Amino acid sequence: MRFDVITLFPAQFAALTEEGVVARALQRQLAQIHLHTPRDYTTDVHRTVDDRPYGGGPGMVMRYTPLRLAIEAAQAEAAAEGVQSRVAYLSPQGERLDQRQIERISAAPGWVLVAGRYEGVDERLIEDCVDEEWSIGDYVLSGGELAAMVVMDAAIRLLPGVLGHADSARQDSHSSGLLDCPHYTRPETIGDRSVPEVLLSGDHQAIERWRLQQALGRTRQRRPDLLQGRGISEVEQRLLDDYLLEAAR
Ligand SMILES: NC(=O)c1ccc(NCc2ccccc2N2CCOCC2)nc1
Repeated sequence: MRFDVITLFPAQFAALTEEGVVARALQRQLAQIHLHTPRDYTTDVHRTVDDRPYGGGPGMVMRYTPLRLAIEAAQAEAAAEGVQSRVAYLSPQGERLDQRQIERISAAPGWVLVAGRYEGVDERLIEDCVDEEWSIGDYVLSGGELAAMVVMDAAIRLLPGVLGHADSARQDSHSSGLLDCPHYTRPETIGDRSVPEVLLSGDHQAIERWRLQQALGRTRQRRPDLLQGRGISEVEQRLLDDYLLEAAR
């Protein structure tokens, strides 16, 4: 899969491209990230990418033409590799993303991500060039770059071969529609707390059962809304009832 990012701050993306799971995926060519700055698509001597807002008010707005030219150049590069990339704009006004949306994004061949700065972009750019508008959450960032990196990290890690362990459908948080279970590692005892016995038992069926029970219980207690959307089987309901009885003790 291929990401092309339109950004005024390409150096920020070192956070993804220099180290970690995504950097290794890029090195292994399991994904690609290409960066394009609108500044390269200006024609004036000052390389102007922003201007004052019509109607007055604080701040600046990103100009239409450099963004459009950068988007079209990115799409042409992707098309030259046979990838038809749709355009997404990261903004507080966008559709809220969740793991389902990330799975859909990850399944596409490529995306052009537009990272806004200043007060945002000229609305006509959104009308003419943007296919989807996404938000990573109901809060305001100083630029779209971090939001773009969040989306790329979440999507790239789902690609086959990226995450080490074999079971790519690993029950990590939100992929099973549940919150994650607790995790433990050495030392076995820290102060007066030891690791739950079942995890030391070697009984893999009991361990798997315990982990599901913990995931169900924690989801019920912290994010009951997730259980609404997911539904729950009879076996799971029994596990959950036991968990809640224990928690109430
Ligand atoms: N929730 C998100 O996904 C998210 C995404 C981007 C973002 N900021 C970049 C931005 C992009 C578009 C429009 C305005 C802005 N902003 C520019 C700076 O001023 C505030 C408005 N913030 C939060």
